[in-house]
Amino acid sequence: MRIALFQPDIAGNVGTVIRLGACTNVPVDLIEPMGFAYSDRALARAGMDYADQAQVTRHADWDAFLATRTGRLILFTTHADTGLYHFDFESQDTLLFGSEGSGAPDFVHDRADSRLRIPLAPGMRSLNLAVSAGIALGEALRQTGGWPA
Ligand SMILES: C[S@@+](CC[C@H](N)C(=O)[O-])C[C@H]1O[C@@H](n2cnc3c(N)ncnc32)[C@H](O)[C@@H]1O
Repeated sequence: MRIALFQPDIAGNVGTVIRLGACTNVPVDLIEPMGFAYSDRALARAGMDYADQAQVTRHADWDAFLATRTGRLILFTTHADTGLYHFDFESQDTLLFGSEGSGAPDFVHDRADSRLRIPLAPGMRSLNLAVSAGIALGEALRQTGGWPA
């Protein structure tokens, strides 16, 4: 299992996801450009000292990310028909998330092997990026037996 963030805008969200990856032993891919400098204090604050134990790979762009990939690419998007709880995850899957402001563009939707949505209460538009990553990863690890012992 891996987590990938497509062009994230907010350092605090990325730091939170890096901490999530460190705590669950799941590598994190960051697809640039990002909306902040990697040295941003908010990134360090949210990632805390967990960043040292995280497996983070920065990719210069979408094509550079694709060149390194193995396994299925599972995009989390509000523009999906299949719900998170109606999908069978595999341990080699990469869980991909769009940016805070604009989500994922059409070419990312088109390239994904599957597109999933996390069910929300009526009238609600979307979750915070890091919250959605936590919910999705929790279900994917539960299904695949990937949680740390
Ligand atoms: C704040 S949301 C982006 C909102 C953006 N305006 C849009 O319409 O996609 C940031 C990312 O979190 C993930 N996300 C948030 N809520 C989600 C949901 N209910 N289902 C699936 N993914 C979600 C998606 O990857 C999304 O690109």
